[in-house]
Amino acid sequence: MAKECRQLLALIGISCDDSTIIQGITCDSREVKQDWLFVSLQGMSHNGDDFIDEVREKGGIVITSHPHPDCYEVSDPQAALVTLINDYYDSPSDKLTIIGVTGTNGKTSVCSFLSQMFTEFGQRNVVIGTNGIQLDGYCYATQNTTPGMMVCLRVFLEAIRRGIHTVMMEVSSHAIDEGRLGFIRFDRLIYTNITQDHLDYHLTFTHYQYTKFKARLYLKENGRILLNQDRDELMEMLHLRTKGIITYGLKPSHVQISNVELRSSGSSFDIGQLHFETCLLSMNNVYNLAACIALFKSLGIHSHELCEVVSRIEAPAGRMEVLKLKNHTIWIDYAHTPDALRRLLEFANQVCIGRIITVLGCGGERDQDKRHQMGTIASTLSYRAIFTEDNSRGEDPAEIIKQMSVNVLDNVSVLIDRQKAIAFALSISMKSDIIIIAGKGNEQFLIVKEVKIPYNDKAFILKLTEEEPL
Ligand SMILES: CC(=O)N[C@H]1[C@@H](OP(=O)(O)OP(=O)(O)OC[C@H]2O[C@@H](n3ccc(=O)[nH]c3=O)[C@H](O)[C@@H]2O)O[C@H](CO)[C@@H](O)[C@@H]1O[C@H](C)C(=O)N[C@@H](C)C(=O)N[C@H](CCC(=O)O)C(=O)O
Ligand SMILES: Nc1ncnc2c1ncn2[C@@H]1O[C@H](COP(=O)(O)OP(=O)(O)OP(=O)(O)O)[C@@H](O)[C@H]1O
Repeated sequence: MAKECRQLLALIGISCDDSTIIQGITCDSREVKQDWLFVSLQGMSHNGDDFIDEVREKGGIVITSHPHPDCYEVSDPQAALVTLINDYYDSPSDKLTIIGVTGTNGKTSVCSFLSQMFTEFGQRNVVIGTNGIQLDGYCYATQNTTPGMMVCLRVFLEAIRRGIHTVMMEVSSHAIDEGRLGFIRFDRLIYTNITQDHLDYHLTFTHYQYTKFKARLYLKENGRILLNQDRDELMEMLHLRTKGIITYGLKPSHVQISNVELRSSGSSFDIGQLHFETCLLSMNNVYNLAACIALFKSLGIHSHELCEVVSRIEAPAGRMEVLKLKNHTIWIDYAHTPDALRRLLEFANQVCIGRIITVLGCGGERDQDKRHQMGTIASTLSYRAIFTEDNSRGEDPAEIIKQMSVNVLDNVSVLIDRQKAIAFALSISMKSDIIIIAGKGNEQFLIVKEVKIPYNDKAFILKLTEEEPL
């Protein structure tokens, strides 16, 4: 229904007699067209006010928090934007089942598992996350794990237009902190874990943890939180919110995991009377699957079909991905936090009959405190650790490796060039060994200085060995 400017502005406490029919609403000047409303927001690196002239030249109408000629003024532009979006676009969150997945590790895996499960149950769905936006077989790259509000809005509207009702989205702490969630309201919010990461941004773990907890404020009225009962750091949520929480875990939980068996070729476990078999590896993935099963149960789907559906779930690329070649077993995993790396290597030690050879780097211009921890973990839990580059950005990779090496054993080799490091790992490994290539997962690039050089660990290995996976 056509909406006049004066009707919309009345909703945010501005009275005017402008009867222009508004054609769209945005906080991004690049989207503005004739007769669009532009709400100017202050960001981390840009100020929306810097684009006022551009917006006005395109025929847009500006709302800002500072006095500006020919602009409307509000005290809280972010709140105003949410009100306007919900009115103009008819509360898009209400027309969708939106599942947020947050935590330090496991977001991409859980979203991928849920998406595969919904698809098996015949429900088309959208995934928004680190691997981009996946919608009806198309994948659109995004800059962020949790994109800005306008990108999410356009995705939601497109999903509604196509008759898709389910959205899974990864929720980063940055997005919560910067108010990027805006108008989004979740039906379910899954917390996988909170461990050290992003201290470059949050400075303290407590700030990081409580920022993650703030996502609860974006739940719909009857929304539910699902959390891993075995993670102590998540238990404080039980004090912040007392209703609508569903727990899963080995400890007494609403969705109780038991009889877990972890093998190098897959895992099995029980939940209640149901027995699950999966080709996915490690306890992490048992927890991730339990989160998905808890979610389906919370939506009223309890059936035995869940067992069959779970048995067909595949690992997303680069997340505990097993690459079996004639003479080598390689695990490619996105572990890039101390917790994820420790769990990965402990599991490898549990199931490997040979030696563990680990190739690892740490990202530049990101949480520096992770480096010595990850270096020590890799050295302690591997037969040989090979330290190498990983998205060094503006930093010197040799300096990053030096920081990784402060407390390591004498089983560490350094080969800055990632391809040489992987080639070395292959050259020293035997059939019974597991080579673990950690940190980059399925990334398709290596960031050196400002440049994104096309590169992928798996593609490089297949090219080097001239083999097809078995
Ligand atoms: C420091 C930081 O987090 N920055 C993010 C933030 O940028 P910002 O606040 O500076 O916003 P901005 O894009 O500069 O613009 C401010 C305002 O001006 C408007 N604008 C901007 C440009 C323009 O031409 N016209 C215009 O109107 C914008 O629409 C906005 O309303 O909001 C933008 C989207 O809304 C993000 O793309 C951007 O992410 C940058 C690129 C980034 O690297 N962020 C990282 C730290 C991040 O967010 N990472 C997490 C995941 C981390 C993980 O789990 O590994 C993520 O969710 O990706
Ligand atoms: N439930 C879990 N608990 C702890 N570690 C996990 C869990 N699930 C996955 N991991 C580890 O974390 C790594 C990253 O997994 P995934 O990409 O699913 O997480 P993410 O939260 O999406 O990370 P990012 O936001 O950085 O992309 C995996 O490769 C694995 O090593």
